[in-house]
Amino acid sequence: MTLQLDRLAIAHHGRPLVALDTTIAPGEVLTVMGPSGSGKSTLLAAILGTLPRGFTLSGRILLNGRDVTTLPVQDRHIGILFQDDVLFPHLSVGANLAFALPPGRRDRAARIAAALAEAGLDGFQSRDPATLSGGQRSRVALLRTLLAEPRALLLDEPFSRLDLDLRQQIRDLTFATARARGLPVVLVTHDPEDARAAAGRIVAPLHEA
Ligand SMILES: Nc1ncnc2c1ncn2[C@@H]1O[C@H](COP(=O)(O)OP(=O)(O)OP(=O)(O)O)[C@@H](O)[C@H]1O
Repeated sequence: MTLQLDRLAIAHHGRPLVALDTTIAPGEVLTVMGPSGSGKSTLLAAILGTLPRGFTLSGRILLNGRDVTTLPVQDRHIGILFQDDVLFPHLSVGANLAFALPPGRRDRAARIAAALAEAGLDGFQSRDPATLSGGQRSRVALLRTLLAEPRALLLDEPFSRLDLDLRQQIRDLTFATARARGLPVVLVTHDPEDARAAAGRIVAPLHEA
């Protein structure tokens, strides 16, 4: 999959906030850095299809050549991970993951079991989220996003609450999975170490060519 931002420009009440014209290749991570309020989350919202009122968008967003600019969020099939991704506390890990899968699929249980095993969480289906460590919770959140089979992955500082070791682990797992699946990734971060690990281009939201 490729994600193309074709002369994408976003303004907030007339003030230019985002300007990007770039293509993100399969497995590539584009890192977006910039001061607080500079439009990083706004850029992700635009790609995802959840841009709030008051923002105007011009240009196009294409996934594998298909224009998705005006599609509703549920039809874009783009995955996102946030800093504070929460699991439903009253549901088991397995039930949390089941939310990502289309209903009625007969192989749901098998797919959940395989995904958990692959992430080093073999047999965690019936666990209560409250009993998981921070790293295990992050893995489940990542799995939940990936089980929906997104066509691109957006990361809004998802590693920033984790301590150093864990941060590195989850970050490596996320980038490796994106590479293995050929998913284009847009990473928003304040952390130069995240940017270094992403090993790709770094842009500001307002990137005047
Ligand atoms: N839902 C909203 N309604 C109105 N204004 C908003 C909304 N979301 C963001 N903004 C405004 O848009 C501008 C860009 O915000 P955005 O959250 O994209 O910045 P950011 O670079 O992600 O900041 P941070 O690093 O602090 O998360 C800010 O001026 C912000 O106040």
